[in-house]
Amino acid sequence: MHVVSREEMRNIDQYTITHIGLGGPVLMENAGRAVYAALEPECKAGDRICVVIGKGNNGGDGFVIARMLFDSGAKVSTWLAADPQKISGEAANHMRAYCACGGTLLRISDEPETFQQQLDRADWIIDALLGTGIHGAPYPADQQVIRWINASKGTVISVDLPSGVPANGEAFDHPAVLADQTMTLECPKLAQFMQPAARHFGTVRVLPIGIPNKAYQQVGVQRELRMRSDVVRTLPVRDPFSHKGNHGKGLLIAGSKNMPGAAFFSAKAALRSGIGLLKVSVPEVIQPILAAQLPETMYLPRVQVALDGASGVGIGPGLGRDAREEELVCRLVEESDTIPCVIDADGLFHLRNHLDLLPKRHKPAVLSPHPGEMALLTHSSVQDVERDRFGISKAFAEKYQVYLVLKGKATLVTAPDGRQIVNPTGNAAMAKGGSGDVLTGILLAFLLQHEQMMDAVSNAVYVHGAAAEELAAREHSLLDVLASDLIEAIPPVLHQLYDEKTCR
Ligand SMILES: NC(=O)C1=CN([C@@H]2O[C@H](COP(=O)(O)OP(=O)(O)OC[C@H]3O[C@@H](n4cnc5c(N)ncnc54)[C@H](OP(=O)(O)O)[C@@H]3O)[C@@H](O)[C@H]2O)[C@H](O)CC1
Ligand SMILES: [K+]
Repeated sequence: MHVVSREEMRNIDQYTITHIGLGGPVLMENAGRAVYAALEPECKAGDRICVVIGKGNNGGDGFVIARMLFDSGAKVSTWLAADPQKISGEAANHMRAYCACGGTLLRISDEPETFQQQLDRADWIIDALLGTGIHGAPYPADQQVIRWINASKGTVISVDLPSGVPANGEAFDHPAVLADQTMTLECPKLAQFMQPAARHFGTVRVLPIGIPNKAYQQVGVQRELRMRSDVVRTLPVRDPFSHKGNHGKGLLIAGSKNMPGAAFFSAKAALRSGIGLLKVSVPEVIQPILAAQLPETMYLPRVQVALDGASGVGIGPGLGRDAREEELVCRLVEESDTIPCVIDADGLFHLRNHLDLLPKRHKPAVLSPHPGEMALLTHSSVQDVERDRFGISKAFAEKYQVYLVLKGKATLVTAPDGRQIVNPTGNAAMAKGGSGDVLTGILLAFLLQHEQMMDAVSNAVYVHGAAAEELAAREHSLLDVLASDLIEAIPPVLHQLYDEKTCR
């Protein structure tokens, strides 16, 4: 499923209308019908529904929804936030169709008190005020309508976008609808994955409106939401005649005297994610502790680190920020030139002034920063990173020729050629020390077992998030999940995904 910017959505729309010949009224009819079809099973007989309609095409979708509700005999009141004389194009066609079917239109500016009363009494509020077309803050009259909608008690369903939210997710401080549910048309917009916009969406349903794939290809959309079916399709199939050497010989350089746990989490996650052989390089002082906890790995004293036949390397979790490790990190990034190399946490810290090493590699490195580490790598602030997650990731991945995993609520994977994949799994239980170390281990293991690096990285991020969801769905809350729990949730997640793979 594609993820689009405002401009891309407009171009896709235009291509469909002009070159494919599916006219705007058809798309609007499809949009309104899709929302009605999703809403109808949720509504009980006698529920009061208030449709709030703006001047543009988002309002046009609202007319279709209102018409279908009216036709089905629902208790619908349809409120216009604009002068009907100023409604034009396809929206005007659908306004006329609504009226021709016998529907009544009320103007908010004529009867603001009645509008507020009806909003207050409504079980459902359909927000078709503003969509992808607004520029800047909503006009003052629309801001007032938004405040009234937000003060209402009914369930707010936003059409395409919560009104007032900028589609590209730019930071804003004006009023915007706080939806209970957003029925996004055709495909997710960037705003759904950006702060503060994302907080306005409530739960999201994406409703197809019949735009053909050709339109996306022509516009050249390079962003996708990872679907479960993509993961199931691309997970590696294990050859029944394989041996441990076929599933990757990983080397993990992690852990320090004060952070032995990080090495444990990464190593165990790699083992749980299918790696064939794993060597862990830790300072000698912590080796006995780890060896007692994790007898499945081999150990290499930190002073003797050499690739020595490894087919992939992971660098950084709990490494510490001792200046001596800087040289080690740089050396390994250079020496592992032709094999997968994952760099995280303190590995990123040591690499921050040596990023020029990255584009020289034959095999692109995988960097997995959280926004704070990304800010360090780009000499910016966390706010700068969060303001433009998509743009900053793309610029960085292309410049340094890396796979970049920018962690967050919707972790974003960017390939060296600029393709981007948004991850849909995960929850707030992961906001705890050690979670990132677990991801490093899964990444290393998956890179050694997948054919395509983008699949390996995206699947690792997906499984990591799915493990947290699995725990919260069963015996855990969002508060009590530990990194070690995440590791133990990898097996049920993989079990389920492989089950789906064999069932297909
Ligand atoms: N994606 C699809 O394929 C389809 C989407 N549809 C729906 O159409 C909207 C986008 O429609 P658009 O008309 O471009 O935009 P809006 O409905 O969001 O509103 C545009 C009107 O708003 C006015 N405007 C501009 N800035 C502001 C502002 N700051 N505050 C208030 N109003 C503003 C503007 O008029 P002006 O004359 O004042 O500039 C526009 O009239 C999309 O979201 C979908 O819901 C279609 O159904 C077809 C398929
Ligand atoms: K809307």
